[in-house]
Amino acid sequence: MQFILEDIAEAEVERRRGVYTPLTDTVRDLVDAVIRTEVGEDALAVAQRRIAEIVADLRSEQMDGPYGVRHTRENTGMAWGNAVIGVRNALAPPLNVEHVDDGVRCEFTLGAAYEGPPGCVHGGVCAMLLDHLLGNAASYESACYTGTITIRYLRPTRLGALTARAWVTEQTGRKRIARGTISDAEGVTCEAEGVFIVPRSALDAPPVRWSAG
Ligand SMILES: CCCCCCCCCCCCCCCC(=O)SCCNC(=O)CCNC(=O)[C@H](O)C(C)(C)COP(=O)(O)OP(=O)(O)OC[C@H]1O[C@@H](n2cnc3c(N)ncnc32)[C@H](O)[C@@H]1OP(=O)(O)O
Repeated sequence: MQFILEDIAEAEVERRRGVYTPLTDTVRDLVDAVIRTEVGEDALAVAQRRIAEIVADLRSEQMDGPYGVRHTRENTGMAWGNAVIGVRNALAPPLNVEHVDDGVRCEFTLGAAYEGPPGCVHGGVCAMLLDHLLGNAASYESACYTGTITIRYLRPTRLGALTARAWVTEQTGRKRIARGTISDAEGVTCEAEGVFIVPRSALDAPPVRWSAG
């Protein structure tokens, strides 16, 4: 399990981000369109064939495994396959994590692809987003791994515009305790507390800025 040095300039990171972001956004839109389409079965069959052709084009040149977790020499994080923030991952909402005085926060919108209970966000999705955000708040020196996380669902989280935040409450050695919440317009819907640990192997690693995907 290793982080990968992508030896490119910051301008090249931004150029590539500009190339992949619209592609990923369109695939995200495709996922939503497939869930909600009401076109006839003939149109569905045509769509399936056209999408399969695009998949074959993209598969004509592929990397061997997953994208991996990369960083530049300037320590800009490129977790572009990440399930929560990945620039190249249409399954990621994505969260654009912002660093604030007491931790991290983000505003995001969850649509039909994240449904669990009718009209509401799947509990596992809330847990995934909170896990990432608490981990991000705890990763102010080196990337932390989740040891234990507990989620308390206070009331259903409706699909739509949401805000989440996370902050560290305690640090002892390599261990950090972080807390966080997801809120809608009426207030907090679920809250989390977790233990995040800097693995021994990461102690000498330089700090990486992970907020940008
Ligand atoms: C990282 C990916 C980057 C991705 C790029 C995007 C980056 C964006 C920012 C980052 C955001 C990340 C957010 C998502 C993070 C994941 O999703 S990580 C994936 C899920 N987690 C895992 O796979 C972790 C698997 N477990 C492990 O690798 C190891 O067990 C751990 C957690 C590193 C701990 O191993 P260790 O360093 O050998 O721990 P050890 O020395 O035994 O114990 C150290 C301390 O931690 C405590 N501890 C150990 N294990 C646990 C536990 N499970 N629960 C509670 N406490 C524990 C011990 O009791 C001890 O406490 P003290 O005695 O010092 O008080």
